[in-house]
Amino acid sequence: MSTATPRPLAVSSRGPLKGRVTVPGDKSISHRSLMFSALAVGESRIEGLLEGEDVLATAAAMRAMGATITRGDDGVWTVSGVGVGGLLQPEQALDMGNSGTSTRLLMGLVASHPITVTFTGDASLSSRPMGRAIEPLSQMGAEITSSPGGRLPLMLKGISPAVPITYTLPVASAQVKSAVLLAGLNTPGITRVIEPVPTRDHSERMLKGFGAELTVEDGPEGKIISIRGEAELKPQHIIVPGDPSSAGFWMVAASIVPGSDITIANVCMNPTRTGLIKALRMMGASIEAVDSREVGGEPVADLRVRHAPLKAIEVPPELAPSMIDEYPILFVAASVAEGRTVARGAHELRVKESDRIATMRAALEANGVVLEEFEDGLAITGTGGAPIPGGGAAVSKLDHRIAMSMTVAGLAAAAPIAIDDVAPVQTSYPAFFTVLDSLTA
Ligand SMILES: O=C(O)C1=C[C@@H](OP(=O)(O)O)[C@@H](O)[C@H](O)C1
Ligand SMILES: C=C(OP(=O)(O)O)C(=O)O
Repeated sequence: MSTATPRPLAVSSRGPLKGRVTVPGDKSISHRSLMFSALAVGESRIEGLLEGEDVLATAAAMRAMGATITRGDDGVWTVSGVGVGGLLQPEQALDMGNSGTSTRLLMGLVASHPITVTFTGDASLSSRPMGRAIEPLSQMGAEITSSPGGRLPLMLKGISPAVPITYTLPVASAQVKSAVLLAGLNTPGITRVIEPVPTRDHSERMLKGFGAELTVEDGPEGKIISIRGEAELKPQHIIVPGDPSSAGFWMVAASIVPGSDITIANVCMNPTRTGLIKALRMMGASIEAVDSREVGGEPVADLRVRHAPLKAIEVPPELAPSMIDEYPILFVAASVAEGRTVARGAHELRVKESDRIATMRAALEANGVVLEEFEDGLAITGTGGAPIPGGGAAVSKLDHRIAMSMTVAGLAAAAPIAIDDVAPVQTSYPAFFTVLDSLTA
């Protein structure tokens, strides 16, 4: 898993992007599809599942805990669930690879089952903070022994029955919210999460779809999400919409490479995920949503994106949760905009697969981009439409979004950008380079 041999790549400009692309299934929804199906009683079918390493890590973990998960030749996945409360003790440690979402959500599931699980991960994941999930799950009764600083490897001894809690999220994190709600699935009574700042709501939408008793109300401190355990989940037929985070690379590539005109089909337009589109439109990008529709309980559209001159903006900090994974590619857009773009209030970027503020700063700076680093973001002075100089190195630090963002930067650079390792794209977008070739053919 994701300890692949490094794959260096030098990326040069290739001319305009043209044509139509369908992005792979949304990663957040794919993880949840497998987890919730594995907890339903009966057989679920999943179409459009993202077959990237992160999601495959979730599939392997759910199998190790008793679910039967198979992929048909038609690409449709079938999952026979064990029922809420039915997770089995895995025989070995669960290797979560590079995936924070798998780790934190599964910690939640295990917390209210009477099993003990060791979680491990790659070097990137092993440096990420798990304390944010450890804290509420310990309050619910789980016993957790982590490596120093609340890191992996970590051993979690679940408890049944667990204790229902009301937990106010100290950090805007859909993963922590979901971990508590998932622990609540097998906890008798009402488990509540109070969310002062809204984050992606796929867990809430999907758990309701699976038949859980889950309510969302507005309270004085923010959204109050309540789930009643012990829940019974009914198998579903899920159609996973396209991943807006993966679509973001093509949105920016087409916006910054002159002459580009592409359509990105089937993009999830859930308002908790569309921050990048809002920010790019503020910058003057030409992004037109066509054929807006609903697929599997999520709004979806095709996006036509044409090259347009971009202007610097102050990125509204309140957009951060709805574009948290898109800052690296937004920084690339800012590098060719006219003026100084300031993106702050994004401190969470420091604890992703890499420190995405420092990693992008180093990679862009090495390629001639003028920028300033803050504790919670970057200010970037763009070229005003001219190519960025390029000719430098970019270190991807086991971070798929850095590898893809710097590839897009290379498309708008005067001299090639030498990326040390693009193998991490396998975690979320295995077909990324094939699609790039087709759009620039
Ligand atoms: O819940 C999810 O599926 C995710 C939540 C976000 O993480 P945080 O909850 O840590 O912000 C995001 O960065 C990650 O890619 C996926
Ligand atoms: C942060 C990300 O994922 P995760 O937290 O699941 O590793 C991401 O995909 O950008």
